[in-house]
Amino acid sequence: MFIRSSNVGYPRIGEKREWKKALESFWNGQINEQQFIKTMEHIRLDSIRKQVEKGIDLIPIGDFSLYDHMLDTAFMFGYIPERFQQIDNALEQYFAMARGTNGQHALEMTKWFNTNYHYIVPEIGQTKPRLVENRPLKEYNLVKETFDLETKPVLLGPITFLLLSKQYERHEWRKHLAQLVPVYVELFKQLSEAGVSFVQIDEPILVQDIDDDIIDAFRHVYDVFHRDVPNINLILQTYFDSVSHYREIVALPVAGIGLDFVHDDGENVKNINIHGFPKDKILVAGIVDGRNVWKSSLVQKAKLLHHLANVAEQLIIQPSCSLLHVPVTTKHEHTLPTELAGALSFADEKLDEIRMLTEYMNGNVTIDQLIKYDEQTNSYLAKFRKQQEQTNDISTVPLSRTPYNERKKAQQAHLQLPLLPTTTIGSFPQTSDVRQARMKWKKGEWNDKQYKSFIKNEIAKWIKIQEQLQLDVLVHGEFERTDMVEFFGEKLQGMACTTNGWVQSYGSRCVRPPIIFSHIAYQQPMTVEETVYAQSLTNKPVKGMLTGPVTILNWSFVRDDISRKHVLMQLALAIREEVLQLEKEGIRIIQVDEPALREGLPLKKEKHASYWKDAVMAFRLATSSVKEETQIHTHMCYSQFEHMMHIIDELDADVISIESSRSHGELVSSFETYEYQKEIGLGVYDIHSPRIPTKEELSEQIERALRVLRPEQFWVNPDCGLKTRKEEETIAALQVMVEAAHEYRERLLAYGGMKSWK
Ligand SMILES: Nc1nc2c(c(=O)[nH]1)N[C@@H](CNc1ccc(C(=O)N[C@@H](CCC(=O)N[C@@H](CCC(=O)N[C@@H](CCC(=O)O)C(=O)O)C(=O)O)C(=O)O)cc1)CN2
Ligand code: MET
Ligand SMILES: [Zn+2]
Repeated sequence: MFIRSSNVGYPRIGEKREWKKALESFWNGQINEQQFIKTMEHIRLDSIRKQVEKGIDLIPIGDFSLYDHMLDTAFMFGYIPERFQQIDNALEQYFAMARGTNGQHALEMTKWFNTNYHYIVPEIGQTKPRLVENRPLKEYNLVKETFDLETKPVLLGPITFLLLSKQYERHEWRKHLAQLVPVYVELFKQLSEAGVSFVQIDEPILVQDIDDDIIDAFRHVYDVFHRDVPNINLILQTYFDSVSHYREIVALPVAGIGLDFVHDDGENVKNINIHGFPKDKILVAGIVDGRNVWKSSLVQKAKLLHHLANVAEQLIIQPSCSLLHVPVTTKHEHTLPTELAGALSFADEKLDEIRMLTEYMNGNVTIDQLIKYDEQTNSYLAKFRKQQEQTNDISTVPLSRTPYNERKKAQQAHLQLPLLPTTTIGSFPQTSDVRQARMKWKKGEWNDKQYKSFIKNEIAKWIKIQEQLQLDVLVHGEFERTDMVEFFGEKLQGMACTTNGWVQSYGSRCVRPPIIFSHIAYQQPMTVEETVYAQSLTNKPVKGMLTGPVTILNWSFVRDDISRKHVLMQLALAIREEVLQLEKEGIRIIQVDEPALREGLPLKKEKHASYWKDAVMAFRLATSSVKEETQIHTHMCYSQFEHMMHIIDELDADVISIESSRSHGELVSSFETYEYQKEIGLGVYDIHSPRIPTKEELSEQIERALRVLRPEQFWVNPDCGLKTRKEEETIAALQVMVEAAHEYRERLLAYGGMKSWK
């Protein structure tokens, strides 16, 4: 059997984030549309060229995007919400949907499965879909002309697309699907006529717990595709876990089935062993981890491949998912310890692994070569394994606090906050001044003292601004942090940070997830100096600002040979140390952010309970050792929180702020059925859009929340941190927010006073 190599998707951002720079220059008006399109084409073709050079047989196209692939799909099929329809220029319209404009709010953004990638949630409405533009075809032709190369168009499948979209009645989803299927058929026909042979159609929804109706829809849709475009070889692609209905899925009339053999807990292989794999289909095997950065053990992978080659008649080897979730290349990492760098494999190096495994299976590479490849990684990982496996004794660390009602009184006596207190989520604008200052310091042009004094000036400036705005609980602004996770990664022992390991998070925004390589240990105070300095400038309370253990874990690359729970508890203990340091230095409100709490939830329900148990325990471990008068806050964003009120409750934070404005009333309505007792701020405006909200809108948001929450438990705050906004936008928006809160506060007081509620 001849075995081929393939890729599922390649990072969009370019080796040095050229993509991000082009987008932002275009948005800022520094380059025009033509220059922008040219630059983007260049980045795309460069990625294709690289994959050609790496010897990948099936190179994906259409995986590239100017913002996000869900948005692309919606756009391509004409799902343009009414409020954007009068925009003539297509590109302008596209970005308006993604980012909003002064008059139009953006589409919602949420997490892509259990990753830190965010997609734009299409609004289906009453739109009848049509093929506005065959993007994959255009791309296919361009690449064919440029490189004389056959490629594999990648599309999001109609079922996943619809199920992840919103603004339609769920019971009518089959009607919308029926409208969409012929549009896909038309698209496939055009591809087929142009000479396309393989098409990858992503249906990751198949790894979730789906019901019979969805399975039935799969049967129907793929029958139609098979009937109407028999010449196209469809690869039905799944990733992030095992498929839930293995037998039904491998029976679908497609050419190949793409399975994830890395994040499936062994279930996909188990199913193959029990039920076999159809002789007439290609097994498209996701072998190399597309979501983590460690070199593969090629010997182990080879064993698995031999097994799969025995079961299937045809085999393709590829990463477990799109390489969108890992950095581009290790080539530009010069500051990591050599040994660690030698154990890492980013997108480009993963493709080399794919190639090597394929060559091995085809008899062109020997097992000795694989053994040699593995030696270095193994010796490195083994060295730290012992250290990381050390356990900390947590039996004496408190996991609960004084009962809520008691500590609430102590906190109120101490803090004396007004009704509907106003606050922000932590970060203030990371302006180019701030980033340049940090760059100068990192390059050694500035010494520590210069950099520190710059940061202190920023803090002082923003304490003043917050006082002028009359916010009630202030923050220091997080100017010293590149990123809320990376910052702690730099300070904690056992974690390493890259210089160029960027991964797209949403739109043009990227993160460099730190790498947890060894035992996590607290070394010294990380946030005390800045927080205490900020507090020294004001009589209002300043919130200490930390990132929680679950979020640090989920937003880092973690070793895959040590239990995640083990690492989580090490992180929790380290954050606990910092909480106690802040408290000792007189900080009375401490926020421990957990925006990634929901994101890390496994895709399969059977794994939920144990995830929640560990996550709650870690948060409580980190936050339960404080005195009763110390107020613990937490913050969450970018996820669907509707069904997790009980978990939020169990965290036992005194105050939680949750993002809610983009999803409008959906979160609020969960309080109709769940009686939440503690304090809560439902974000009153979207911080992703440059647009300044009006007072009326904000009052409406407050009013809506107060229909289900008691006034004395409600806080007024934005959706999330303000680091991506401009200074003037931030101040203008906060001013409106505070005014709206004050007006509401007065109305409530005039109405009967707080007494009746207390
Ligand atoms: N890890 C993580 N995940 C998260 C979030 C988060 O905050 N962190 N928030 C949610 C949404 N995601 C976000 C992800 C990234 C950014 C973001 O602002 N990223 C920045 C990069 C931040 C950063 O680390 N910057 C560095 C590097 C700066 C840099 O690019 N320097 C320039 C020079 C400076 C300049 O002129 O800008 C250069 O090297 O060329 C710094 O501050 O020091 C970006 O893409 O622009 C925001 C939200 C969910 N997931
Ligand atoms: C993604 S959650 C962000 C929380 C953090 N404290 C900030 O304000 O940026
Ligand atoms: Zn947030």
